[in-house]
Order: sequence, then C-alpha cells, then structure tokens
Amino acid sequence: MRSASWPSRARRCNADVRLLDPFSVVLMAALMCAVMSAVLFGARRGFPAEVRGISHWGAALAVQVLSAFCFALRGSLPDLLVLPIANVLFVFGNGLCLMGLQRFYGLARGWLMLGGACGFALAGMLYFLIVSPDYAARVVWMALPMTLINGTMLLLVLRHGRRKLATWFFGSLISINTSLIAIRGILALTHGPAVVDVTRPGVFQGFYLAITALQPALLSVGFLMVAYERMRIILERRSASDPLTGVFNRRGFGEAYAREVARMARMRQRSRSLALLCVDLDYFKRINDRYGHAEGDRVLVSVAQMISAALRETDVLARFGGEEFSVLLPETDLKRALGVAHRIQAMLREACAGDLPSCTASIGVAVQSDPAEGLEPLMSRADAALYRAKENGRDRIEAGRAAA
Ligand SMILES: Nc1nc2c(ncn2[C@@H]2O[C@H](COP(=O)(O)OP(=O)(O)OP(=O)(O)O)[C@@H](O)[C@H]2O)c(=O)[nH]1
Repeated sequence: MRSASWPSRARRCNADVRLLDPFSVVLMAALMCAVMSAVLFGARRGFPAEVRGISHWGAALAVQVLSAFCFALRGSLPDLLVLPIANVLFVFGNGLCLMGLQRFYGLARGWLMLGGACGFALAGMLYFLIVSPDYAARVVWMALPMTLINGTMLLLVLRHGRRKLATWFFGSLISINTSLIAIRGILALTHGPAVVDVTRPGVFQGFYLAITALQPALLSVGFLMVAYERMRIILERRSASDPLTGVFNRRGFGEAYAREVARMARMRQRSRSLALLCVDLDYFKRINDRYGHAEGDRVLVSVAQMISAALRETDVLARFGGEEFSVLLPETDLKRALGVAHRIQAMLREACAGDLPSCTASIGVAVQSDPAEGLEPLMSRADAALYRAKENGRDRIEAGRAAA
C-alpha cells in the first residue's frame, strides 16, 4: 500500500490538530487584558506629566476585554449581533493603542483615522454577514484596518523611538503582530476559511490564537518599558537642571565638567585648555526690591536664554542658585574666553534696552590647561576674578590668575 504524500499528510495532520481551545484562549486573553489595564491605570499616576498616552493604553485594553467577552458570547447570541460589535471593539481597542502612542510621541491624535477604521470594519462585517455571508472575506476585510493601525504604530516607533533595548523589544512585538494579521488576511484570500477559521482545528489557527491572546498584554509590557525609559531620561535631566531656568544645576555642571576634563586628558598632546566664566548680575537685589520677585525670576530666565544664545552647542551653562551663572567653554583659551564674556555683556545691554529691567553683569574668567586641576580650584580662581570685577566698579570683566 502506498503511503500518503507529505502534503496530504501535513494537510490531514493540520486539520486534526487542535492546539488550543478558542473559548479558553479568548477568556484568558480577556483576563490578561483586564489585569494589564488595571496595571496601566495604576502606573499612570507614578509617571511625570511629560509621559503621555498611558491612560489610552489602559482604556485600549479595557476595550479589548469587552471585545473578547463579545467574541465569547458567540453561540449564545446571534452572530449578526455579536460579530460586528466584537470586531469593531477590537479595531477601536487597537486604534486607542495607536492614539496612546501618538500622544506618547507628542503627535496629534488621529481621531479621523480611528473613526474611519471602525466604520470600515462595521460596514464590512455587516455586508459579509447579511448581504454576502463569507467568513474568509470578513477575515480579509478586518485585516486591512488592523494592518494599517499596527503598521502605523510600527512606523511611529521606528521614527520616534530612541534606539534602546526597550524600543527594539516593543518594535519587534508590533512587527510580529502586524505580520501575523497581514499573513492571516493573505491566507484567507488565497486558501479560504479552512486555514484561518479559529473555531476549526489546525496548526496555524492554534498558533494565531496563542499569539493573539498574548499580544495585547505583551504589547502593553513593551509600551510600559518604553515609558519607563522615557521617565528615566526625564528624571535624570531634572536632577541635573535648575528648575527656574532649565539650564544645568551644580550636579549637571559637575558631570559636564568631568566629561570635558576626561576628553581633555585624552587629547593632552594637543595642549587643549578650557575656560570658566562666572557671570554675576549687578545689584540684582534692587530689581527684586523695585519690580518684585516674579519680575526678578523673569530676568533670570531671560538672562539664561540670552547667555545660551551667545554660546556654542558644546558650551555648558549652569545656575547654582541666586543671580550667578557659570559657563564652561571647552577648548577655549583666555583670549577667546574674554571675547565670549564681552559678547554676553553686549547682549545683556541690548536686552536691557528692550523689555528687561536695566541690569549689567560682572564676569570673572579663569582658564584651565592642566586636566588634573579639578573644578573647585578653577571655580575659586574664576570667583576671585569676579570679586575683583565687583570691587573695581561692576559691569566689568576680569581674568583670574593662572593656576599655580
Ligand atoms: N527673583 C529671584 N531672586 C533671587 C533668586 N536667587 C537669589 N535672588 C536674589 O538675588 C539677590 C542677590 O543679592 P546680593 O547677593 O546682594 O547681590 P546683588 O544685589 O546682585 O549685588 P552684587 O552682586 O554685589 O552686585 C537677593 O536679593 C536674592 O534674594 C531667585 O531665584 N529669584
């Protein structure tokens, strides 16, 4: 007797194998979505306001739970009622994930796209249930908006995500999801319902069910990882910056100085030097006394912006508190540092001719060419020069003595 050919054996095996029971899988997926939705809503409060979109993901999962329950009602209620609602909710849930991602990356939310996708899904469902009942056509139809939504999410992550492990993980999950939806649509188109109907046994059906059940929870974990990465960066930046002006604080300045000195040490043979400017506003107390503390704050913010505008991208500006600013100028000798100091004074004069209360600045300059000197001695020399500028009448620039 001839044994059956491999394709026919595989086909029979595929037809016989039921890897998973669809009802249990849908129920498990619903439970996982419900838990993840609660986790996301709970975690949202712990994130800074700048990390947006988390509640959209929480809501998206809640909608997926509803969708799963509708699917589970198949058999108890007519398909004509259950399937359109379940499928539209499924598309809506995925669309909310996309909107969450758009918010996360600071983009406009695509309400129109979401409405269009839901309307498209509803129209197709009704048509292929009532006018021309066709399971495979429904699968193909649904694959279109779902591929569009998930494909758009993938594009957003690739375009806006930082190249970090969390982004790769999240992006990979979205691409698996997108590919699976698209493959199912293509299989429905080319092979008909036998291969894609999840109520029938089969290897692809089981595989599809398993991944589809896990995906919402996995995607939410991926999104949370990306959100935690964003929060880490925000907190790191906050801990290194002055809350009033947004420029570096002492900690951020110290770290930038350490990086620059390490770089200088590596390039020792090229005899590099760096310069430090201590910029102190003159008689600032009078501005506070005359115009009030809020106006004093506005002056400090404007001066920080003005000094930033006078600097190169590689220069570092900091405020340690009070009305004094520190400026680190990498690869700068005394002559060029004095030039920058004069530019800052000129820009301040210009700003005061505009809408800022009249104020001037005294500046102390110190240059470091020995990487071993350290920040404290350098700051003492710049401070001593600043003190001389104040002593000699203010609105002046003084250079510090060279390091011993
Ligand atoms: N508005 C505002 N004022 C501040 C801030 N930090 C410090 N000050 C004020 O800055 C003023 C500094 O006064 P002084 O140390 O006497 O210095 P000054 O009036 O600028 O005089 P000289 O530096 O000697 O020219 C004080 O009135 C502080 O209250 C701040 O964050 N905002």
